Amino acid sequence: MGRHIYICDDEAGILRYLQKMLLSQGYEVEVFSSPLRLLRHLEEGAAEEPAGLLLLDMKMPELDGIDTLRRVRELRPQLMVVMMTGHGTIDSAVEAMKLGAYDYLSKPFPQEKLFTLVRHCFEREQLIEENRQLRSELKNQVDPGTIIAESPAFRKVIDLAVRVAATDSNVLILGESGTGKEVVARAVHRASHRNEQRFLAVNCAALAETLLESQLFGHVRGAFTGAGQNQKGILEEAHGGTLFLDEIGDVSPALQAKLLRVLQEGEFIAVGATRPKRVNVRFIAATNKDLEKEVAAGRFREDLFYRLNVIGLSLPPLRERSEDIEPLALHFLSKMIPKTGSSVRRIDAEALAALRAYAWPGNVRELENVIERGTILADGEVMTPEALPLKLTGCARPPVAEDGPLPLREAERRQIVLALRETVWNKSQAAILLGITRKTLDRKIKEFDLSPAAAGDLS
Ligand SMILES: Nc1ncnc2c1ncn2[C@@H]1O[C@H](COP(=O)(O)OP(=O)(O)OP(=O)(O)O)[C@@H](O)[C@H]1O
Repeated sequence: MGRHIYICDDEAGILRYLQKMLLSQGYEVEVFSSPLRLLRHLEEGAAEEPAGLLLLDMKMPELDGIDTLRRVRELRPQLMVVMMTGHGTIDSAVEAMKLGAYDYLSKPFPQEKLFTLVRHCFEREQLIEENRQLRSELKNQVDPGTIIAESPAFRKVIDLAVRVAATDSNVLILGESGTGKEVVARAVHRASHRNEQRFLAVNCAALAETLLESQLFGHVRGAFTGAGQNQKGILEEAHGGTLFLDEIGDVSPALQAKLLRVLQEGEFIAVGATRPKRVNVRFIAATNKDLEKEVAAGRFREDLFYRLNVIGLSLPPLRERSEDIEPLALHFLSKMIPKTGSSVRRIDAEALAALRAYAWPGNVRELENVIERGTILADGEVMTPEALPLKLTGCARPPVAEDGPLPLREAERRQIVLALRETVWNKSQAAILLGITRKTLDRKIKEFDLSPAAAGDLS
């Protein structure tokens, strides 16, 4: 923080005195006996000079303190100004304050008063600066509700989610692990009339059956060992809002029956209680299981399935919406920067190509983890393929199944053909898959006499 003080006064004695006082306190001091020289200095000075503080005399023969102040405010609006009024006219002090002076000192002033005022000025400047930094940090933070949906496939899902939000019907979200089911559930809640109320989420697979029941429905005192007092369940907490039941496919048959009652009647019974309670909750359930198959196999109640599946949303896996990969990666990068304090600012073209070429079995969550790891491992401002896991940059695809070992040269030829076929002859991407440079790949293509027409030929 700048501790720079300009003093402008036509009386040489005062200038010397103030300079000595303030230097003794560790401030950097510059003195001007003429306001015109001060203005010239400010005019010529670089804008990046420390803002600091100006102690400005009110009465000077060359230019009046008020006129000097006006010019100073134009030249350096961030410079704090304290007026020194020798002749005690309160009117001009008030006028100076209106023009933006921070305070004034009536001459003669005791040394302590000067020190206190100067200290306050710098403390205030520091607070303003801290505030400014906080605001800009907040601005840079990514809104946690941001949903990236560039691909037509995912956009369709989001459009539908927003449209169904208004209906208040229960929603069932299907999709592989990490595809964004909770993100979509939150989007439905935000777009619904319940958005002023709570959105609560329960992972039904994370808890043992009895614990899940008591978490959902609550319990009364003495319901089981350790139940020292009545405890409200999540269902009651979510009253008026939305309850997201993640991994619904893992709920036991007994609990399925109890959930069905809530969905049908809006009623539930806390563990150990006798009288039912009523709630008004919208349910959004999600699973990565094939729930229809679970119904057919008798593991999931058909009536509960239909109650939940009033509206079904099916989230495509990330490998089927490659247009989302790059924007998601950049989104996660900007989210990670404040979190990890990383200096990475961009992802280079080669690393982006590797991200696009990968199959993402763990979907968006895996991509998020890869970017977080990358921001920690990357050196400098650019994330290169070296900061990505080997499975992305090495030969990621499984080798062709064979009965016995192949001669090495033939195995090499086949892997190259496989990579070229998989990437539809995008040589840069194929080189990434193979973990070799583009130049080496060109050489190998010549060597093996490969051409797009033969790319499908693995024999
Ligand atoms: N379209 C998206 N835009 C921005 N972030 C996303 C998007 N999809 C997923 N994410 C982020 O990816 C991570 C995984 O998403 P989410 O938890 O919603 O997946 P899920 O399908 O519910 O996973 P699981 O099946 O394991 O419960 C979260 O951190 C989420 O914020």
